[in-house]
Formats: sequence, structure tokens, C-alpha cells
Amino acid sequence: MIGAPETHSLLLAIVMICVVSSVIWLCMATVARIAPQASYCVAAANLAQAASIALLSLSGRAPDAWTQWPSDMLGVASFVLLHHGVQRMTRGPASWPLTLGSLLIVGLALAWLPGVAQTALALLASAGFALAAAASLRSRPLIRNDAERYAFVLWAPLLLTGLLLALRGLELGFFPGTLAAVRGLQLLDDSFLWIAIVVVLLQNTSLAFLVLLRLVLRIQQLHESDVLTGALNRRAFEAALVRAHHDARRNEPYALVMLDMDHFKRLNDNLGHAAGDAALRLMVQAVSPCLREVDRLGRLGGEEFAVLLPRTSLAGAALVADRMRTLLAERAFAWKGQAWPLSASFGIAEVEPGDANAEAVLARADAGLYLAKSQGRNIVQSV
Ligand SMILES: Nc1nc2c(ncn2[C@@H]2O[C@H](COP(=O)(O)OP(=O)(O)OP(=O)(O)O)[C@@H](O)[C@H]2O)c(=O)[nH]1
Repeated sequence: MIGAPETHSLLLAIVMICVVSSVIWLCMATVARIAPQASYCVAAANLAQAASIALLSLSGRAPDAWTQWPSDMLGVASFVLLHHGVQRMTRGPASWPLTLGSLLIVGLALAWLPGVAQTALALLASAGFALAAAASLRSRPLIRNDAERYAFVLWAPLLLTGLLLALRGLELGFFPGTLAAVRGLQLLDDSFLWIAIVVVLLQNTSLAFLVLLRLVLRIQQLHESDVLTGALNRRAFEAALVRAHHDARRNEPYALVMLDMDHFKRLNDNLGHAAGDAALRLMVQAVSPCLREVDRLGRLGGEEFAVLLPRTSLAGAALVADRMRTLLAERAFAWKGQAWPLSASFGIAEVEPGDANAEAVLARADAGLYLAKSQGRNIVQSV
């Protein structure tokens, strides 16, 4: 009961946790400038939650119009803000229609279920589930490749939050005995408040984890990529190659493509170094659409690049390389109004049973590239 001292303490604890969390997220946004837009959203979500709970605690002492309804609306607003925050964190496009649509659909679905109360609180609880579930699913794409195993740690708390809220909504809907209490103070029983504390803490820790993960992935990306072109740098490419060679022993073959821009020195000498840099960037852009998610493009140095194609044969590598060659040759490049034709030569190789290490495969692809250069350039060759 609201009158019980423990209930008051629990309510106060939830409000305090929300307010402190909000201040921390605001500091993240303003002082540390970490994911500012997302952090502002989560700060606002916490404030809305604090205000919602604070208003709910005034139930019975003021008219419903001043407490229950604003409280419900602030609760819904906090979930919308939370969902939007996760969207910003995962750099997904802000999809208000999706957010509001999920609110509406679940609310209506709940209203249609037999015996389910059409109360704002049931809507709030189910909307919370829809939004928390949607937020948890949206956060998954952030975790890719090596980080895949951490995905569960991230989205499970959000999903749990949603499930707890959904249970609350269903309980209210399917057990009409509790409905009399929906708009009354009995709603605030201590077990519900303890769950609310856990939920608020889970929400904030999982979102903090999401931000941390985003930072780590960004640092990792900076550490592994070539500043000019965005391809993998030599160290990261070689590491991926060593892993692929290791996997080849488990019957997972791979192929390599080496590519080198033709007459690049001439381009540099005629149009300048900045034009050369732009041409390198354009080459990476031009060939990237040929690659799958699992393929790795790396810059070995200068104008020389290599592509690692897991689970690919020599014939497959020849197809990919020829497509890259065609796409690059078709791309128009101009610098300060002067057009300049771009092309590249390609060497390909696949791993063979006798290859002691990845360098042996790389050396064969390099020999193919040398052959392509000596045979007139703008072609694909293997040895
Ligand atoms: N703009 C620019 N030029 C670079 C970069 N790294 C290397 N180079 C230049 O790339 C050129 C490489 O020239 P070469 O190795 O002679 O090759 P090429 O002129 O492309 O001749 P082929 O490969 O035989 O067709 C040199 O002029 C380097 O200065 C870079 O990051 N940016």
C-alpha cells in the first residue's frame, strides 16, 4: 500500500535512480560527447520515467486528471524516447512510424483479446514490451562478426524489460480481480516496485553497455582501417588472412585477389598527389559492391590492394576480379575538370594443399598480378 513506509522508500528509490541516470546520460551527451543524440534521448526517457512514477505516487491525493493520466502518458513517452535512443545508438534511421505503429498495433491487439481491459495502463505495459522488444532487435545489427557472441548480453536485458512489462499488461488484462486496483493505489504493491527498480537498472546498464560497445567497435575500426580509403590496413588484412589459412585446414578453402592501379605514377605526376588519393578512394568505392559481407578488402601499401574471398575457388575469384576490373574501368574519374581513365590489373590464387602458410598464396596472387602487368594491364591473371 502507498501508505506503507517501505512503499514510499521504494518509490523514492526509483525516482532517484531515474534522476541520477538522467544526469549521467546528460553528462555523457554534453561533457564526454559520447553518442550525444542517443544520450540526450535516454536522459529524457529517464526523466519522463521519474516524473511518471512521482506522479503515480500522488494518486488518490489529487484528481486522476492530474496524476494517473499524465503519469501514463509520461510512461509511454519514456518508452518512445528509449526506443528512439537505441535507434540513434545503432545509427539506424529514426523511424517514428515504426515506433508509433508498434505502440498502436500492440495496444489494439491487447484491446481485442477477450477479457482484456482497455486501460491506459494495459496499453502502457504492452507498448513498453513492443518498444523494448523492438529496441532490443534493433540493437543486434550493431554486433557483427567477432562481436556476435556478445549480442545476447546486450539485447537480453532489453527484451527482459519488455517481457516483464508485457506480463504486467497481461496480468491486468486476464485477471479482472486486479482491475479494480488498476486506477487505485494498490497497484503500487511492493513486488511491482521492486521489479520496476530492477527494470530501470537493467535498462540503463544495457544501454550503457551498448554505448561502450559502440565506442570499442569504433576504436577497433580506427585501429584496423586504412585512413585514406577505409579498406583494412595491412596488419588487419594479414591477421584476417592468417585466420582464413588456419580455417583452410578444416576444409574451408579461400582465394585471394591482388589488384594494383595501372600507371598510377603517371596519374600522380600529371594531376597531383591529391588526385591520386581521390583515385584510390574511388577505386575502393568502385570494387566494393562486388564483395560479400565475409570478404575482406585490404590495402597492402601504395596503390596495391588485396581481397580475401573465404569459401571461394579460383574460378570464383576470377569472376569476382573480372567484375571489379569492369566496374573500375567503367567509372568516370575527373580531377579539376580533366578526365582520366582508371584501370587496374589483377592477380588471383587459391589455397592449395601444399601451401605451408598464407604468404605462399599471396606470392602466387602477386605473380599473377605481375603477369597481368607484363601482358598489357587491365586484365586478370593467375599462375
Ligand atoms: N597519391 C598517392 N600516391 C601514392 C600513394 N602511395 C603510393 N603512391 C604512388 O604510387 C606510385 C606507384 O607507382 P609505380 O609502382 O611505378 O606503379 P604504376 O605507375 O602504377 O605502374 P604500374 O603498376 O606498372 O602500372 C608512385 O608514384 C607512388 O608515389 C598514396 O597513398 N597516394
